Amino acid sequence: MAAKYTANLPQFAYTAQQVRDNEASAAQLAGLNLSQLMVRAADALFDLFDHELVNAEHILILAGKGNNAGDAYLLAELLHRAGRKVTIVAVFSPSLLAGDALRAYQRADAAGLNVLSELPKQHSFDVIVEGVFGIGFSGKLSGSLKSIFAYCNKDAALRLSIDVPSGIEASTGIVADGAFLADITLTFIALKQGMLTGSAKQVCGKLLFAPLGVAEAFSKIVNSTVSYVSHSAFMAMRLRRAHDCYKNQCGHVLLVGGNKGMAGAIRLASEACLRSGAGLVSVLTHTDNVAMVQQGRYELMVHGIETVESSREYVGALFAKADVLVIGPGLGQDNWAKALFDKSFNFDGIVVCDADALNLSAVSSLRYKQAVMTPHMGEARRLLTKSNTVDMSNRFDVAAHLQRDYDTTVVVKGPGSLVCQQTRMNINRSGSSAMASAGMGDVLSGIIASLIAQGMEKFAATSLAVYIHGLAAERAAVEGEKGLLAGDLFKHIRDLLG
Ligand SMILES: NC(=O)C1=CN([C@@H]2O[C@H](COP(=O)(O)OP(=O)(O)OC[C@H]3O[C@@H](n4cnc5c(N)ncnc54)[C@H](OP(=O)(O)O)[C@@H]3O)[C@@H](O)[C@H]2O)[C@@H](O)CC1
Ligand SMILES: [K+]
Repeated sequence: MAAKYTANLPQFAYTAQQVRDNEASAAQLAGLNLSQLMVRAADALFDLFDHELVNAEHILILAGKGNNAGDAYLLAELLHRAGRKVTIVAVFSPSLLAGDALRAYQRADAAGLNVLSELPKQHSFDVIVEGVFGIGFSGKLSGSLKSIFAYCNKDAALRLSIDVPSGIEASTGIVADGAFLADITLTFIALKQGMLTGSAKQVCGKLLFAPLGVAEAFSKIVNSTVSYVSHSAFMAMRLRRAHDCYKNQCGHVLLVGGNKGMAGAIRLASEACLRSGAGLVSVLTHTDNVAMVQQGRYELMVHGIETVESSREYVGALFAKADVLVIGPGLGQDNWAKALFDKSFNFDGIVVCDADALNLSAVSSLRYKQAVMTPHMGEARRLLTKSNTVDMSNRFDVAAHLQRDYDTTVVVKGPGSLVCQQTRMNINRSGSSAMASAGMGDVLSGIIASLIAQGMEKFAATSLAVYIHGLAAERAAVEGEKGLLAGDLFKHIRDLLG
């Protein structure tokens, strides 16, 4: 029989509030009620044990005080009846339970399960199931919960979270200190946006999805503002190139950067442009770097300038030929850099603003007409110094504020994930390795520019870029390249673009 859960995640994600507000109507539309949903949630969890945790003999279940605990108590009963050894610990008094959760506790009690109020002293567990908090969690964890979770996090047992690992705020992705670190999270009905990004993604471990028979109804009645780029969506979006196409039809990217002693970043970004399909790639760099950037990549058209003042017309002519401008990799912030940065506002097309161009933007009143900004969280913080109300641990908010303040498409980079604001995308197939190495960001800005130059819409360009980047990192990780170098991504880009 088909499993009641899947590793194929849906393409849309929601806030906890959207789930809370609409699950009853979605259930009704699907001919179910909320009590039945809880039974289905427990069934899906049990199914996971039946399929993938067959050998788990002794199972510890932690239960909280809301409906997440209801799922946990129902699962405990199912496992117990199936002959597994279950130890269940109520980390909050069962007297706090109400409604379906209370009824679930009563069923577990009636089935003969002894509900403990603290962790047993002597034990060895194969699996620890955490049903303490789900979408209802916000704020901090108490000291006692932190010590329970710390204990679990050190245990050799496999850790399974119900719906959302306790400590993650499902809408924002903010992770409370001392959170339960899941190996597997089985989430229900709809993806919650916070679980797909930043540190929260790591805390969730392997994310599985159980629709409970209402996911379709839910997605029909609730509009998502966050999409998650799946493999099939990517394949449908990727570029198709005609057999008889010519380099002039495939976009011309100009990259500006590479100050004295900083040739690497601009070289990585420009090579990424070539490898992701731009027909023509020009580089404007410091005179000292021309040979270094050109070496081994003869397709690049590399131009060196000593100062902008002495090369004003030359720079203007390069700008006039390009479809897309990338500014920032290795740019620096000295006078050479500032003059090029100021000049970039004359460019008549989309600007991909990265690295030091972001730092210069943070202290400039100039604004691009059309741009994609690709900050990591440090750069984002500098860009947002005037908006001091932004919670920097909420990556969605950071991206949304940047988009509003700078009127650009924003791709927030960082270990674990990429969030793209304008279309509110959350893209990460790659785990924490995605943006963890030097040079990754340069590759990303090159890919984005290249795809825009080839005529992709902004949405497609950015989603493809971050997807390729993430997938390439994932592949490299699978292939066992522990210290992933940005250059390692190159060999994957061409395959993906086919
Ligand atoms: N509804 C349905 O049909 C279905 C729901 N399902 C399941 O229900 C889950 C949602 O249930 P839920 O809404 O009861 O929230 P849940 O996360 O269990 O706990 C909330 C409790 O935690 C408390 N609390 C919060 N933060 C805290 C903190 N920092 N420190 C201490 N306490 C804190 C909070 O207290 P309060 O904020 O109210 O004071 C409240 O008492 C969902 O994730 C899924 O697993 C499935 O069965 C499918 C069908
Ligand atoms: K949980």
